[in-house]
Amino acid sequence: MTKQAIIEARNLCKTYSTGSEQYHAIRNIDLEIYEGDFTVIMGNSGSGKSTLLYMLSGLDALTAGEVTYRGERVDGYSEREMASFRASKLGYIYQSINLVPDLTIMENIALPAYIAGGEPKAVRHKTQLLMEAMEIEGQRNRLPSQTSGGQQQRAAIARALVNSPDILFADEPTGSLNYEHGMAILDILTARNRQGQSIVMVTHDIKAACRADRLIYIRDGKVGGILEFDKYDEQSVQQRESVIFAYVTGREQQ
Ligand SMILES: Nc1ncnc2c1ncn2[C@@H]1O[C@H](COP(=O)(O)OP(=O)(O)OP(=O)(O)O)[C@@H](O)[C@H]1O
Repeated sequence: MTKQAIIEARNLCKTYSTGSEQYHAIRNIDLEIYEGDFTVIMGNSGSGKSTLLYMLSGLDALTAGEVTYRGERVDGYSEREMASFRASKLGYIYQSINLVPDLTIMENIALPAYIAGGEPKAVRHKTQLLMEAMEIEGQRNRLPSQTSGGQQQRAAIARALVNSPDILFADEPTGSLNYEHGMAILDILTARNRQGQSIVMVTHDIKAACRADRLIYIRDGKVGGILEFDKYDEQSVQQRESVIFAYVTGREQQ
């Protein structure tokens, strides 16, 4: 079956200017993100992973290049158009969980749906289903500070899913969690992906990268290589881990 590209990036460039110095963080990247894929972006610290994710997801302006979303150019959107595009089509999970401290877990999850103009009854229903799916129903009336890191990250995933995004972007979503909570989050993301959710995740962790169907390796602001896996190939985690490890090590030595 031919995969459909949701996002196409052409000649992406990002240059940061600090005083008189310029730093070319992303250099002429061309790539596609495919519908239904669990895409992972890997690379060394400072290679440009987060910058690329932010450019693909409309959170950061391009210095040059084009981004099309289902064939429509979005890089020229005004701030207002971009905000509405992001709210209706994209979901975000960050390393720092960023829940609103004064709102309960339930209110945090529902917030983007209300901002998008959701009807209260429908929002309550969607929020309820997501809390059940993320197994945080019991935490609904607690403030984030009264819950564990893993529960907070599950609430953040529920919040990212509340508007049924076409693509879920995740920047090191397990970075602030212990091993057990991190694996639980990856299991949730994998399960969602199996149900059809497209995911783009930045990670430096090979265990997390094992969840990828498609691994985009970034080196010095360029695509250093792409590795593809069959989602339904029951290759053991250790096997996949050693394939990725060998690939990444090989790319760094080239
Ligand atoms: N606002 C900024 N101003 C100047 N330079 C920046 C800025 N943001 C990022 N950079 C630089 O751009 C490069 C890419 O940064 P980026 O955060 O995308 O890397 P990364 O691969 O995600 O790194 P890490 O794995 O350490 O999070 C780095 O060298 C970084 O120092």
